[in-house]
Amino acid sequence: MLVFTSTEIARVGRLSIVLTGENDAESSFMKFPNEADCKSAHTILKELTHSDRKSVFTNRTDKDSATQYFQFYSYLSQQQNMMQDYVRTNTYQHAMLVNMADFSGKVVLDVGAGSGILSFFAIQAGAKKVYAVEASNMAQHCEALVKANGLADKIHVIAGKIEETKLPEMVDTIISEPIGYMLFNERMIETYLHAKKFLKPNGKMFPTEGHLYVAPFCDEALFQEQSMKPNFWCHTSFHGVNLTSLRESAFEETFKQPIVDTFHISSCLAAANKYPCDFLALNEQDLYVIDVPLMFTITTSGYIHGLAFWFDLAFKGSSETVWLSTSPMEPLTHWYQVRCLLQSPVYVHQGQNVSAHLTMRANSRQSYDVEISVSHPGTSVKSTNVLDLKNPYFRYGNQVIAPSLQANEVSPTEQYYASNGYHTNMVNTKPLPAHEQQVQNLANFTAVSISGAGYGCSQYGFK
Ligand SMILES: C[S@@+](CC[C@H](N)C(=O)[O-])C[C@H]1O[C@@H](n2cnc3c(N)ncnc32)[C@H](O)[C@@H]1O
Repeated sequence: MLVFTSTEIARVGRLSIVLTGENDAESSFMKFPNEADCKSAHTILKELTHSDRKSVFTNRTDKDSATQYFQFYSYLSQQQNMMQDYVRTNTYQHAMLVNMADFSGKVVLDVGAGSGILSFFAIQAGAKKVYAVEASNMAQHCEALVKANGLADKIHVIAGKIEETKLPEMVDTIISEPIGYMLFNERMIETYLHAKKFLKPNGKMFPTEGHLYVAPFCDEALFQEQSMKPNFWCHTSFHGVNLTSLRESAFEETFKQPIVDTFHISSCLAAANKYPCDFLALNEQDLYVIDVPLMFTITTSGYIHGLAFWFDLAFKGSSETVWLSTSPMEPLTHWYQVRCLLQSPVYVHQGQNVSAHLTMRANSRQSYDVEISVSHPGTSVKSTNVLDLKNPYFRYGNQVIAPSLQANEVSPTEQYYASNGYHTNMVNTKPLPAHEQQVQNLANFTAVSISGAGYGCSQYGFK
């Protein structure tokens, strides 16, 4: 005989189910005349309780954050911003087209399809069918685009969140672009990992891995700029009002902001550490707390003002591995790079080993609280900071290009890449020295932005 727990009964409390039982303890259970009735009631109850239950996404996300997030992605202009990041879009397309074996005749799931651009690429690579799941109102535009391109029989647009969607079949390959600043902002990688419940055994994921890079950097100008900003609150008579009591809070607020811009690799005082994430192996819960112990061997003496971050994505197909890099040595993408300042700089000497730590704690605002620390070598002194990745400072466009490396000088990070046999195959052609390339990229950006079609970052801190 099947029994119901009092929790299940409570969930369907709005139905007037008559409970039998002489006393309170017995009243926790329903009794049925026969097993068939009992089973069908059980099925109905299960469905009711499931429809009442909140999804993984809803449970982990503040309601206002989700509303704002999906509104942001419902604008064609925002989809356009991402589509016009040539490095991003071209690398995704290339990764699929050179790995046709993973698409030809296959069933594909596009997680967070947006405009549907990746679904179109999957069809170009030979996919038999694509389920394009999109939670924002962009799903309507995606459907219209699919129809206008005569692909309604192959691309099935499903409006809804992956966490709340049912698919009629399991899929061979999952594609997605779930990446935010510092790789993890937006917490959409969790959605991507959640989608593995639809993936057949030995199925493919594009991208397959994400590698977060961390390096200590020296940038006196940036540190001074941020330190000076709150000085506005030192006014003792601003229109007759004394603002000084808020100076400390303003200082704290400024230093809580990760800085999104680009910088020259020569400002890094040591080779970067790599934190690899294998999307085939990880579960969404693994990203609730990301804990990364770090160790740097200092290659250039100077002050560490903070930690710099960038990431690479690997598309490990059956035929080729394709890399998408957001390194400061590669052409700029709309993810730029991110730097987190320490509250006080730490002086280090060439050859010293410096330990540091990064802890990213997921929050309900689809972002992370970022804790960093760098230990002062030879003492017990630590410099630390806690930053709010949801509220970054978009500084690109303001930056001063660092002096170039001397002729034949190899930067620490270039040494790291070389010693690890690292190659990016889409963006690794270097016709210009790195510093000139950087200048050129910035020039391109400005030109595109002026035309109104450039990459933008919203005030909300999404893409
Ligand atoms: C970074 S955009 C990528 C859009 C498109 N795939 C592309 O590459 O241009 C991420 C998209 O995923 C959608 N999204 C985010 N979380 C989602 C979820 N839980 N379920 C379904 N779609 C989601 C967003 O609305 C957004 O359109």
